[in-house]
Amino acid sequence: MLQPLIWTGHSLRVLDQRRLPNETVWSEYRDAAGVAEAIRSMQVRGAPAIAAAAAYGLAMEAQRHAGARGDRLPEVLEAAARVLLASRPTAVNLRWAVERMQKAAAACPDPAALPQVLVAEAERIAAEDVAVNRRIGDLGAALFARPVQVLTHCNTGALATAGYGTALGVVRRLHELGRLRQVLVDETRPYWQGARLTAYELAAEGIPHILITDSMAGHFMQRGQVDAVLVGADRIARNGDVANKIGTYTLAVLCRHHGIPFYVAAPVSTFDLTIATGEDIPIEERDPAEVTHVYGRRITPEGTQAAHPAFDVTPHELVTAIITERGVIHHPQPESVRAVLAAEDKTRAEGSTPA
Ligand SMILES: CSC[C@@H](O)[C@@H](O)C(=O)COP(=O)(O)O
Repeated sequence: MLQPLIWTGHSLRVLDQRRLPNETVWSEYRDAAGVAEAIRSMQVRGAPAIAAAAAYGLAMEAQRHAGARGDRLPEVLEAAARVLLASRPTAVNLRWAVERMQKAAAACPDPAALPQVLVAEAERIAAEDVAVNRRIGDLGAALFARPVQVLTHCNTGALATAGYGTALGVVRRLHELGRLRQVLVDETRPYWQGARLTAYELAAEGIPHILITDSMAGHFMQRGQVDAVLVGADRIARNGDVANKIGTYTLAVLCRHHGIPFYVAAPVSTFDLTIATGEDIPIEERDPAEVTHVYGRRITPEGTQAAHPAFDVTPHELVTAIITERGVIHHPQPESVRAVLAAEDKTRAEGSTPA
């Protein structure tokens, strides 16, 4: 299975996803500022992968300042957390991981033990993510009784997580169970996560797939060639509104028109219980040059202005179900979201071990 991150014990190796699929290039980082830059520049992307990277970023800060006076460390970690949190605004998993690391730091009574404690916590965050994704894969695959053709958007696979994937984890599991006919892969303009990354992962796993442009989705739905849409999420509000890669909302509307189930696969760490609805989710605005240029080459007339919101919000009314590691939230709304999030975490209870 592909891996976006490798922890060496004192540095973080990041697979540069901007170069895939044509080149396999690893960058190595030894501090939080470097990791923040890797996140900002999208060498590493995908909500859970960003979270794991940020956790290692904080662990490295503790290692780097291991000799510093004990009372200086909280200040150093606070500054590093701020830099990491500013790297990308929409994926709430980033904040979740930073807060979890801060909690681990605060609970550590001995400053000398802090580097070790934070490295262990970062490793736990990464390992748990793989276990969580496997559980989401099992629960998601159980929703399908017969072989299906599904459509997916962006990249939600091993590359977007610490391993295995969320929506693509469900796809992977369906394939293992012999319940997958084919995946229609949206190319996912303008950053091409589908064309470059999802197609790459599926090819590596021998999972049957066909690439389509984002604008073809409605056509294939109309022809009865899409049994379900499976996507991931970057932030989910208390009422079940889902922020995900730009183009997701369009798919949900198309699904409603065609009576096709629209599933979101996401870990509990993607829920932001501090916000009531999707209206409050910050939407990242990226450089318009990512729209006007492809591989650094302009495809528009000079001076053409472009918009680039990187995410959109799908209202919960359009979501058939959200698949989490704690259970499936059918027809999400505030009560059902609360109930599933309050459920026991079986990934931990069953002692699942990461692969
Ligand atoms: C398991 S990944 C879920 C989401 O993070 C994914 O669907 C997505 O929108 C990624 O966006 P990206 O801009 O590539 O980081």
